[in-house]
Amino acid sequence: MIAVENLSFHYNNNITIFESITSELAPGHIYGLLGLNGIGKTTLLKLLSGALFPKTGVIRINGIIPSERSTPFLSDVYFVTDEVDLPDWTIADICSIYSPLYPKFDLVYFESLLTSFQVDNRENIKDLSYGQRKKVNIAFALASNVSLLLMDEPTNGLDIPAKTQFRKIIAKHISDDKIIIISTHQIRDIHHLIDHLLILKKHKLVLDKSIYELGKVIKFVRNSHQQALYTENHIDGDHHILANDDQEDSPFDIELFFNAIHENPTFLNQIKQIIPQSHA
Ligand SMILES: Nc1ncnc2c1ncn2[C@@H]1O[C@H](COP(=O)(O)OP(=O)(O)OP(=O)(O)O)[C@@H](O)[C@H]1O
Repeated sequence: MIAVENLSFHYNNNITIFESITSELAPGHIYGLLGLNGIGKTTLLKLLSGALFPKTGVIRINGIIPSERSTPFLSDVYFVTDEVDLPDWTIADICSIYSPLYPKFDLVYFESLLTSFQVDNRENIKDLSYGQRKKVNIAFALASNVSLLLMDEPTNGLDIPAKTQFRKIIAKHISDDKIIIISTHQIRDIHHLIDHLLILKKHKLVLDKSIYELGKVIKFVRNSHQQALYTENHIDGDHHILANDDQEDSPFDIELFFNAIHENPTFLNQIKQIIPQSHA
């Protein structure tokens, strides 16, 4: 369980990044962390990983404060950053040196993930492309079997088959004892994986809701004449978000939903009214 209470943060230049963010994240879920460029997604992942310290407020992960950087915490969290900064060793050497830091590391799983990504563990990191290094880092992160997996733009640089593999692997990887948080702009790469949305806007967590809860109150339809909460014109017709008065199932369009929050200033308030108990 992650508990974030009244988290505020700024870098040394004193420009506010977060203002009093509060949330609870439960195991067994894949969280999609979304927001415009520069809003603070990487910063939030760094705060959760213990690499940055809150200015005010507190973060607790399974009762432990990340910024104290205790061994039990650091051995149970892995942050896949967008830049892959691995030493120029063979993959096998990296694995033998770093895997002891993670008590639940599974070597057989690591090797099977490398095989799925078509990377040979005899390769030296310096001979790999950005995308191949990213695959090594993702495979290592998953094989570490940590309770908290933080991923910043994980599909950046992956080729098309690797993106498909990534989706399959993450869907199998999530379990009741793990939390996965994925920050991305490439929402179409992972939208079927995400079951809970965290959306940052103007220093706040403006939306913190499961896709299931949202799907109960809104639906996504094409070319409707009903009153829409939000509409976009596309080459294949109008894409609408409507109130889901008849409890109809529709595939949740995260991209349209995200655009609605940014383009329509009243959209979030309307959602709040439909979900009265919402933190949205
Ligand atoms: N070390 C730093 N010192 C000062 N400001 C920083 C530092 N790192 C990031 N920032 C600023 O903090 C803000 C949030 O940055 P962050 O990288 O967390 O955003 P992001 O949402 O991940 O962006 P993007 O989607 O572009 O990757 C930005 O305005 C950025 O310029």
